[in-house]
Amino acid sequence: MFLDYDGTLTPIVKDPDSAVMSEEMRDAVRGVAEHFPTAIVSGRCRDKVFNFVKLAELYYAGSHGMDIKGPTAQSKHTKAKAEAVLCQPASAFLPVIDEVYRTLTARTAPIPGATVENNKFCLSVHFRCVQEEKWRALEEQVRSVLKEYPDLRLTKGRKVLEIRPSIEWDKGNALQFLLESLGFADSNDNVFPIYIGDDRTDEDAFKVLRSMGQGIGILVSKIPKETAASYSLREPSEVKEFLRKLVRSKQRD
Ligand SMILES: O=P(O)(O)OC[C@H]1O[C@H](O[C@H]2O[C@H](CO)[C@@H](O)[C@H](O)[C@H]2O)[C@H](O)[C@@H](O)[C@@H]1O
Repeated sequence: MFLDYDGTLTPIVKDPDSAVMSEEMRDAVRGVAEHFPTAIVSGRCRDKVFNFVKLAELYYAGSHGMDIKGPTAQSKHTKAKAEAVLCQPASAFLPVIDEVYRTLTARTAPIPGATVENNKFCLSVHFRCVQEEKWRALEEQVRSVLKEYPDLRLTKGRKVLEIRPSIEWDKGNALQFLLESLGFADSNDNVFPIYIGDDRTDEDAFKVLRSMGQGIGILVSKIPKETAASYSLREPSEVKEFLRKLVRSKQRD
């Protein structure tokens, strides 16, 4: 089971630091992880998303999948305690990401409501609290900074500009990496990966599942959208219900 965090396990809120996961959702994720290997795949840095989820038996892929770590507590899905970092394909970018974080923080400071979040291997420039008339000016500021950094690219999420290394690595690669690390890449008959996410960056993972012809992507959205996912749920509360139902069906097996 692969789960995105913001907009999937928690409702979208104005302040990124307040996107706390409910105890009921934590129970639902814990329940799923008892039956299936489970990973959180987030744009946030890994430590931050772990501090929200607080379940040591899960895999965590932070920074849009560029920082992957195995469970710190033994679960029945891991043979040994796997505390080591498994994959950090963008580690060479750490100094440049820090430098751009400082520059963007200074350059966006005059725009009320704009904030820059350091997600270790990538950055998020938030404009949810910026007046709509200023969105363009903010994006121009960000693009003018990035002109000096051709090795970084800009993508867009939910009222957020995401800056990340121009390497060929996204949530889809993270999904493939985890399936391979868990020894599930070649077991077509018994493995059914499910990826649940709400944002454009999750589309990379939905596409991977489609190209594998295995498993399903589930888009979390209240409105119909063009997507590579096969199914949809409207909001995090429906995700929670889906996870609970999955556990109940497994218990009946
Ligand atoms: O991959 P995700 O786990 O979905 O992370 C994507 C971004 O999510 C967060 O921003 C979004 O949620 C915030 C809290 O609800 C909201 O204020 C913001 O407008 C959304 O874009 C997170 O803060 C970003 O760093 C993540 O990249």
